[in-house]
Amino acid sequence: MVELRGVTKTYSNQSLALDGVNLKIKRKGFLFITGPSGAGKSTLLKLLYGEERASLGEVRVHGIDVGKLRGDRLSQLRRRIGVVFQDYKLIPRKTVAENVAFVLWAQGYSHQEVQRRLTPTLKMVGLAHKADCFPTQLSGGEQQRVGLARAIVGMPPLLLADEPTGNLDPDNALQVMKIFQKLNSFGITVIVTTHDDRLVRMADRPVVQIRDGKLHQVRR
Ligand SMILES: Nc1ncnc2c1ncn2[C@@H]1O[C@H](COP(=O)(O)OP(=O)(O)OP(=O)(O)O)[C@@H](O)[C@H]1O
Repeated sequence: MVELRGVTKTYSNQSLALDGVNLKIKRKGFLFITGPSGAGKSTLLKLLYGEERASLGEVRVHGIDVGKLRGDRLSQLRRRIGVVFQDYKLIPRKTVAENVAFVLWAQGYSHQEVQRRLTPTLKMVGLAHKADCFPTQLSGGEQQRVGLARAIVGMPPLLLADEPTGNLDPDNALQVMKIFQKLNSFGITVIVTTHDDRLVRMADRPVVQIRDGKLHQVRR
C-alpha cells in the first residue's frame, strides 16, 4: 500500500527533513508516526499525497511512484487518499453537509450519489444532527470530525492524519481515535502522526518515531 525506499527530503533552504527513510505499510495496516516538533512527520505525509517530492529515493502509494505523477494522474491518486489536518481546514461559509459533500461535487458525482454517501458518513462521525450547522457553531472536536468525514466520504483506501488530535481535549481526542480504529477495522489503511503519547499507548498499534529526519521502529 505504502512504501518509502531510501527517501531523503531536503527543502530549498537546505533544511534536511527526512534522511534515508525506509518504511513499508501493508494494506489495512495502522501506523502511528511520532517524534518531536520539526522531526519530519508532516513532510513524510506530504510526500505520500504528492504535496512535496522526495529529493532522493522512491515513494510508492497503491504501487504507484508518487514522485513521477503530475497533473491529472496526481489528482486521481489523491482521490484515493483521505487527508485530515490538525487545523481542520473547513470552509467557513459552508455547512457541515456542504463541507463534506464538496469533494464529491468537485468530482462530478450526481446529487443522488452525494446524498447516498453523505448520510452514512455523517452518522459514522456522529454528526448527522449537525448537518446544517456552520463550522463556527461547532466545538473543536466536532469540527475535526467534519474534517474526518470529508476525508472519508470518497471512501479512500488510505487515510493520512497529520496531528489530528493536536487541538483537542483528551475526550475528543479519544473519540477521534476510536473513529480511526473503526475505519481501520473496515479495511482502510490509516497513518496518524501525533505528539500525544497517551493515544499511542492506548491503541495497541505499530509505532515509528522520526528523530532528526531518521526513522526508528518503536513498536511492531
Ligand atoms: N516548506 C518548507 N521549506 C523549508 N523547510 C521546511 C518546509 N517544511 C518543513 N520544513 C522543515 O523541515 C523539517 C521537518 O518539518 P516537518 O513539518 O515535517 O516536521 P514535523 O515533525 O511535522 O513537525 P511538527 O510536529 O512541529 O508539525 C523542519 O526542520 C522544518 O523547518
